[in-house]
Amino acid sequence: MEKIIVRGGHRLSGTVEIEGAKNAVLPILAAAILPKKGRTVLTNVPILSDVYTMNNVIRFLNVEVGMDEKNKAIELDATGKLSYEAPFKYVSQMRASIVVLGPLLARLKHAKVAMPGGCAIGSRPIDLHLKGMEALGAKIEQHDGYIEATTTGLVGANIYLDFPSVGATQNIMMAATLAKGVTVIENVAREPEIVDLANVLNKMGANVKGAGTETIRIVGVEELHGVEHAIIQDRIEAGTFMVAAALTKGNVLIKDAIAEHNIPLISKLEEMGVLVQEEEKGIRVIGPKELKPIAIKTLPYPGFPTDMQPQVSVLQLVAHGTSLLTETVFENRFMHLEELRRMNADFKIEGNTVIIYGSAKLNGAQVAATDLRAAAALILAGLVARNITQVTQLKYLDRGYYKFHEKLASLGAEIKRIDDVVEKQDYRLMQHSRK
Ligand SMILES: CC(=O)N[C@H]1[C@@H](OP(=O)(O)OP(=O)(O)OC[C@H]2O[C@@H](n3ccc(=O)[nH]c3=O)[C@H](O)[C@@H]2O)O[C@H](CO)[C@@H](O)[C@@H]1O
Ligand SMILES: C=C(OP(=O)(O)O)C(=O)O
Repeated sequence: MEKIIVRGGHRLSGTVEIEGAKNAVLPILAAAILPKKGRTVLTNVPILSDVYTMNNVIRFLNVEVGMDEKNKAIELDATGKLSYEAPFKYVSQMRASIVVLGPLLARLKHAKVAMPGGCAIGSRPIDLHLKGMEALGAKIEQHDGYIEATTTGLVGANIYLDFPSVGATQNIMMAATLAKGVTVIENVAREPEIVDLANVLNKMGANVKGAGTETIRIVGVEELHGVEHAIIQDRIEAGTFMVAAALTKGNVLIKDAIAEHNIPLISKLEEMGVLVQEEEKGIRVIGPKELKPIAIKTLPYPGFPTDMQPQVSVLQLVAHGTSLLTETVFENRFMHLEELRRMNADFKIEGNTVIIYGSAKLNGAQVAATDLRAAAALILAGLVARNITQVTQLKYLDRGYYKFHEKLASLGAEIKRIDDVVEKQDYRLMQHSRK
C-alpha cells in the first residue's frame, strides 16, 4: 500500500509552482468533443489521474487524444465519426465525466452516459443538468444505470438553475453553443473555471456572453473549430499551499497564483493573522506565531470554496480559540475531521456546522484519506503534528495534486511517499534521522 509519511515541525519556506486547474481542464476536455473541424491543443494541463480518466472517456467516444506529459499539453481531434456512449467503467471513476452529456448531445443529437452517482462528500444529483437539456429540447430517458438523451435538434431556451451548479452550468453552456437561437441561463455558477470554459468555447467560434456573472447568454452557431488554449492556474492547489505556509509559520511564495480567484480565502487567512502579500511573481504567505479563530461558511463562488474547507479546518484546529465551520454546498464533507480525531482533533459536529475547539496539539497517527481534499488536509495536519503521520488512500490525492509531497519537501517539509517494498527501510531512516 502506498502512503505518505510526514514528520511535523518544519517551517515551510521558498517558492512553489502551481499547475493548471483540474476543474478547468476536465470540462474543457469535454468541450473538445464539439469542434467538427481542426485540432484542439491544450497547454498548462495538470498531470493528474482525473485528466487520464477524462482522456479515456473521450477516447472511448472516438476523440483522438495525444497526451504530452513532458510539456503538460494535450492534442485532441474530434473530427472523425464519434460514438455517443460514455460507459459506466469510466464515468464511475469520476463524476465530472457527466459533462460530456451536453457536448455529445449538441454534436450528435444523441448521448448515452452512465449515471455518475454520489461520492464520499455527499449525494450529488444531476437533476439540474437534465432539466437544462430538456429545456433545450432533449428527450431524457433513464434505464439500466444510464441516461439516454436524444433530440431532433436543440433549440435555445430560458433556463433558471435552482442552485448555481458548476457542472450543470458547464453542461448546459456547452449544449447551447450549437442549439438553434438564443439560450439564457440564470443563476449560473460564476467560478473562474466557468469563465475559462466560456473563453475556450468563444475561441472555438461560439457566442457565449456573461460568464462570471449570474446570467449567461448564448447565441447558437452552426459549428465550432479546434483551438489552442492554456488552462488557468489551479486556485485550490494555490490555496492549499497558502494554508501550508500559514500553518507552519512559514514564508512561501506561490508563483503566478491569482489573488482575485482566492479573495474569500485570503480574507479569512488575514482574519487569522496571516500576512498575505501580492507580489510581482505571485502571492507570498507568511504565517503568524499564533493563529486566531474564525468562522467560515462555504458558498458557491465568489463565496468561500467548499474545496478549501478541509484544508482550512486544519488551521482552525490549531488556532487559539473556538472556530465555526459551516458547509452549505455538500451534505457530508466532514469525514476528514473524523480522521483528524485520531490525531487529537477536538470538535463537535452539529448538523452542517462544526464547532472546532482549537489549540490542538496534534499527534502523528495513521490516517486514511476519504476524498481528494481530505487527503490534502491530513497531510497538512501532519506538517504540524508531533512525530510521524502516515496517510493512506493516495488515489484520492492523485486526482487533484501533482507531486504534492515533492513540492512540500522542496519547501522544507520532512515528507516521503513510499510503497510497501521500501516502507520498512524508509520508515526506519526517518525514525533514525530524528535521533
Ligand atoms: C470537476 C469540478 O469542477 N468539480 C467541482 C464542481 O463539482 P460539481 O459540478 O459536481 O458541483 P455542483 O456545483 O454541481 O454541486 C454543488 C451542489 O449542488 C448540488 N446539485 C448539483 C447538480 C444538480 O443537478 N443538482 C444538485 O442538487 C450538489 O449535490 C451539490 O450539493 O463544483 C463543486 C462545488 O464548487 C466543487 O466542489 C467541485 O470540485
Ligand atoms: C470535489 C472535488 O472534485 P470532484 O467534483 O471532481 O469530485 C474537488 O476538487 O475537491
